Amino acid sequence: MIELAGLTKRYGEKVAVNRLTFTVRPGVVTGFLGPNGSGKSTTMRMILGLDHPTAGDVRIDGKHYDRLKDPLTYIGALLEAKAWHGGRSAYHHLLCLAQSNGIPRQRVGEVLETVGLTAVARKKTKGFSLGMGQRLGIAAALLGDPRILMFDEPVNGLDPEGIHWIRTLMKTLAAQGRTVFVSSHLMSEMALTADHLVVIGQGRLLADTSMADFVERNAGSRVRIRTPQRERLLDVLHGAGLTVVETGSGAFEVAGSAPERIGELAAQHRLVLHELSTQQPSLEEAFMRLTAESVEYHAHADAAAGGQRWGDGWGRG
Ligand SMILES: Nc1ncnc2c1ncn2[C@@H]1O[C@H](COP(=O)(O)OP(=O)(O)OP(=O)(O)O)[C@@H](O)[C@H]1O
Repeated sequence: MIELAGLTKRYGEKVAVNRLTFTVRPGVVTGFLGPNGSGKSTTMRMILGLDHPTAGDVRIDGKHYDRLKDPLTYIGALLEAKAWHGGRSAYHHLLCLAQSNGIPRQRVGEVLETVGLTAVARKKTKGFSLGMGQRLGIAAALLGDPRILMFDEPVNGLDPEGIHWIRTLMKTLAAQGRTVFVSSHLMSEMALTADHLVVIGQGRLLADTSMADFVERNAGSRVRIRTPQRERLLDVLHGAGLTVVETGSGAFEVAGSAPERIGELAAQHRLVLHELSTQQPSLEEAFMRLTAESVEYHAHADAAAGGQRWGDGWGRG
């Protein structure tokens, strides 16, 4: 379990993380979302004791990171790709980490097998592809067999096979009862991987809820309709006080009404329907709606302060 209480980080005037309070629980994959610069990496660095909070507190299974004996056996993390010595082999890189963390040598072979790097274990890592590098970073995170795992943008730059592999791994780790905390900008991928979401904007907590609840609350489902009697059905729907949105290709959508009600209204007026389907909103839509406000505020505040706007500074030496 990871517990944050009022966690705050300032860099001069800039408040990168602003009184964050939430708990990352075991047994599920928790996604960590936020627009660029919202404070995700800073938060993760504070969890690992790499940055010191200006205020507040963060605990790993009840303890501060720097109080953990052999921390890799409590929490494993992937923060940045290729953060290792390129002249070493994958095997030696992991062996050094194991030896300095009181981890038995046999774990090196085990984690290399888990991440599929056994065949290249003795090769120098500087020749590794991005995907192999991510696998090695994940092997290091798994080395101490920790109960808590944290991954910052683990699928960045990976091919579909690599992305699928990481997704499966995270779900497996959570199913084993571990705590899995992962950030990503790839909404479609996050929608497939995470059960729970923590969303931040400008360093502040915007949501801490299940994936299903987050999407429903922030986007809401809609009903898609196609009919050859378009004008008459529009009159009926407007007459019933429903808001209709055109979606192109002759279809339209209604929010805030069950398909049953629309079907019954059409039947009462003897109107033909060619389609009546519930549209599940995407995580991306929900995320964009929730964070748009904080991004807009940011843009306005910058403009008001005479700060940098889109395109400023382009072409200057
Ligand atoms: N060492 C630092 N010194 C000054 N400002 C910093 C420092 N590290 C981060 N910041 C600022 O703090 C804010 C949060 O940055 P952070 O990297 O944590 O965001 P993020 O959510 O991880 O962004 P991204 O999605 O782009 O990776 C940003 O405005 C960033 O410029």
